[in-house]
Amino acid sequence: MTDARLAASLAEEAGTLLLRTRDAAGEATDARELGRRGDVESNTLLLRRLAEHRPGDAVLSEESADDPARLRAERVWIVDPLDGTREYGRRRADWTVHVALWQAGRGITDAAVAEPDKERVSATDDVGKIGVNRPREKTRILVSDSRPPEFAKRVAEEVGAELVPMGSAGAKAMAVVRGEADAYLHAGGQYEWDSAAPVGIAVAAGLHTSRVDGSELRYNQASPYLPDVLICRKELAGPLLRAVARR
Ligand SMILES: Nc1ncnc2c1ncn2[C@@H]1O[C@H](COP(=O)(O)O)[C@@H](OP(=O)(O)O)[C@H]1O
Ligand SMILES: [Mg+2]
Repeated sequence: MTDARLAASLAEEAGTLLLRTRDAAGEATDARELGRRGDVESNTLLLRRLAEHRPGDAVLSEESADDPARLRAERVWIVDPLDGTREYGRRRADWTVHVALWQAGRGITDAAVAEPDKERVSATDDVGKIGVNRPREKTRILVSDSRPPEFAKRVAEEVGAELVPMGSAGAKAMAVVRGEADAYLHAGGQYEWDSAAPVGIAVAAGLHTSRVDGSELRYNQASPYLPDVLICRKELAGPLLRAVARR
C-alpha cells in the first residue's frame, strides 16, 4: 500500500471508530468527556496501525508524549486523532481526523483528512486541482469558531470578504479544497498536527499555503508549536498577506 493510501485508510478507520464511540456514549455523556474519549481511542488506534504497517517510522501525535527521536528520523507521521475535539463533543459535524507523512528534505509528502460525519476522506493522491474561479458574490474566509484571529475582521473588510466561522482546521481546509470557501486564515495558536495533513492536501490541490507572514510552514521542528496558517486560492494570497501585514 502506498503511503497516501495508508494515510487515507487510517483516517477513515479512525473516523469510523469515532462515530461508534459517539453513538455508544449516548446523550448522557457530556461534551468534554466525549471529546476526551474520542482523543484517546482514536490515538490508540492510529498508533497501533502505524506500528503494524510502518514499524520503522516515527510518530508525532497531539495525544502522545513527544519522542525527540523524531528529529533524527527520515520519516515522521504527524497525526491529529481528533481535530475539532470541542465540536465532536458537542455532536457537531465539523471535526476531522488528520494523518500526514513528513519526509526529511521533502516536507509533507502524503496526507489524508477524514470528515466522518460527511462520509468523506480526502487524500493527496485523489484530490482534484482547484483551477476554476467559482462564481461567488463575496470572497469567503473561514476562521475558527472559538478563537478567530484578532485581525480577521479588519482583513476581511479590507479585501471585501465575509468571515465564516467553522470548527476544526481540517474541516476548514477541506472546505477551501472543495471550493466551498476561498481561504482559511488562522493565528494566535496551533500545533503541527492541526495543519500538517490539511496543508499537504491543499498543496496537492494547487492552493497557496504559508504562515500568515508569508513564510514557509515547516514541520517536524523541535517545538511543534505552529501558531498560524493561511490556506487560500493562489490569487488571494497576495491581497490577504498584505492585508495581514498592515494589521
Ligand atoms: N489559540 C490556539 N491555541 C492552541 N490551539 C489552537 C488555538 N486555536 C485553535 N487551536 C487548535 O486548532 C484546531 C482547530 O481549531 P478551531 O476549531 O478553533 O479552528 C483545534 O485542534 P484540536 O481540536 O485538535 O485541539 C484547536 O485546539
Ligand atoms: Mg487539532
